[in-house]
Amino acid sequence: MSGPLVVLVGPMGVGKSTVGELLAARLGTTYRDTDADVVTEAGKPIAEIFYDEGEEHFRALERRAVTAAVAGHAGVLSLGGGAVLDGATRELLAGHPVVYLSMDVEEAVRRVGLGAARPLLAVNPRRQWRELMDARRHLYEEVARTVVATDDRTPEEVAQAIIDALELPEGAAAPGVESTGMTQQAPTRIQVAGSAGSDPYEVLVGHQLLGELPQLIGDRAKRVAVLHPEALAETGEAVRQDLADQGYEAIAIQLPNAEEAKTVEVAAYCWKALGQTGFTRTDVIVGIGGGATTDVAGFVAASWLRGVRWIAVPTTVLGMVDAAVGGKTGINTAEGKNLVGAFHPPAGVLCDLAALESLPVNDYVSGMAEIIKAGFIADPVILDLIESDPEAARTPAGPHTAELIERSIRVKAEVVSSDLKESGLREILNYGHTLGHAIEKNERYKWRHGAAVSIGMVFAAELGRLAGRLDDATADRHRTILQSVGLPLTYRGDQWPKLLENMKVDKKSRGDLLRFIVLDALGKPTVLEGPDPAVLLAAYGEVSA
Ligand SMILES: NC(=O)c1ccc[n+]([C@@H]2O[C@H](COP(=O)([O-])OP(=O)(O)OC[C@H]3O[C@@H](n4cnc5c(N)ncnc54)[C@H](O)[C@@H]3O)[C@@H](O)[C@H]2O)c1
Ligand SMILES: O=C(O)C(=O)C[C@@H](O)[C@H](O)[C@H](O)COP(=O)(O)O
Repeated sequence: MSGPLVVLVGPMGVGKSTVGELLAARLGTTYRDTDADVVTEAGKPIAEIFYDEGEEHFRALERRAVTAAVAGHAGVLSLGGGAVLDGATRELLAGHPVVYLSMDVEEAVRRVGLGAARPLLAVNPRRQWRELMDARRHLYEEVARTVVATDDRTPEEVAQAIIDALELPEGAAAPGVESTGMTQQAPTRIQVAGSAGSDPYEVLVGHQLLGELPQLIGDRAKRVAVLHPEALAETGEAVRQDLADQGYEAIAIQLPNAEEAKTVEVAAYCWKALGQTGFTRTDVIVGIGGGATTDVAGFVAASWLRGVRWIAVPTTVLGMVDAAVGGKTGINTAEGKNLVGAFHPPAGVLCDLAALESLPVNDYVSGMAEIIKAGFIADPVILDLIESDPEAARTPAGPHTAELIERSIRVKAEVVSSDLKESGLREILNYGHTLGHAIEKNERYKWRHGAAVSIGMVFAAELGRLAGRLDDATADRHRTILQSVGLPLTYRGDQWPKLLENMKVDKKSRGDLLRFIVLDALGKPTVLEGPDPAVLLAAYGEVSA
């Protein structure tokens, strides 16, 4: 029977592309991947096909790609992890030399890491892996002529095992085809300059970034503490295990989810764990989670031994575009938001976009508030991109997700690069936060940060308008765009006295002087000092429910 020399099937992350390319080079032939064929035909990434047209449509495209490839490709072929779910696709493989590349769950968790393009594995990888394999193992076995285990084997060893199992003839390596290691797109690297005596660092945005951790941790560290929220317990443990496997004395410290982590009690719990582990100044903290987690991780790093290195691995939109970048770390007190903290920049920030796939939609949307903030204060293209399809902007599968995140990070990176300690320019990042933080305190930190900031931005826009600075169209645009992604615009009218009181401890206040960031125009933020109380009240009237 003519057709491919070898067809590789197996679960995501097993290394089909790496092994497939290597094998093709060893056999002197070419490599083809039906996932890539589907993406080319559809003109968009697989995640988007799933989102826009659904799995059934994707499987139909995949079936067509497999039909064409088994008929027209004579080299090494690999299929997507779920291809065998389709009965007709399985039938197409009959009679062909199909190899099932298998791996056990521990290997899968190690390789999959945070779940690069494997969103479901991000939160509870072991359980979800077992469930996935229970549903698929017998299908891989059904189509396969042979099974090759990949556990504890290098890609070269796996390729050799396939050659041996199928008794394949080795040929001259095809020109230009060589082993490339895991196929992956290079991440975007955004530089944050050192300022106020701090070191420069990079924010990486992309997929499969956890491999960068050891390099960032460096050779001098003996111990690493991985701080993660309860929601990412399995991920935290997988990362800890991975670092332990690489020779670090690695501990995981689980924090409560969300704002409950930002307390002095939680910080004290972390200090105790570090003390008991003998954490020294050359050891490193890794914060994996949303903004609440990285705020605490950074604060613990800033305060332990008066400062140890830390790395941020944000797993929420808000964490990526804002909290993990810029070195503001801290915790809340009963008196106000982020009242205790330090400026302590990370040694690096790894934004693995796959982590966003498991984020609940309300947390995703909360992060949109900070993206929209970046749009209003500095980069209006952000607003245009969201307005082009607000519904899509609410999900990680949206067409502009990576661009929105990267643009927002660039805004923040540029500001903090020149003013780490908020002695001037950095205050613009606080747009919408004066009232926003007051609302969060009023709600005893049970509200999502982005929801409070959304109302705070509408308030700031009204303040700008009433102060005669901002034009009507830009002020109105705040409501339209925030509402379009599902963020709130109003708060309880009877709470003004309490909110006013809360705002007095805002970090921008000077003595009795309240200070707000307002806009003179789109992309032109400025400080409004000591506005007339009647103007403040009138602006609040515009956001009162
Ligand atoms: N330091 C700064 O410059 C800065 C900037 C902006 C905001 N912040 C702070 O960030 C915090 C808000 O951050 P946030 O919006 O990321 O919220 P968060 O950290 O509270 O996370 C939201 C929820 O999602 C869970 N979670 C995180 N990643 C997940 C994932 N990938 N999948 C599933 N669940 C996941 C968390 O455990 C939590 O329950 C606030 O405390 C705010 O003050 C700090
Ligand atoms: O990085 C900054 O500076 C900001 O103001 C970003 C804000 O989005 C963020 O919420 C920050 O934590 C607020 O800082 P605070 O000093 O007002 O607590």
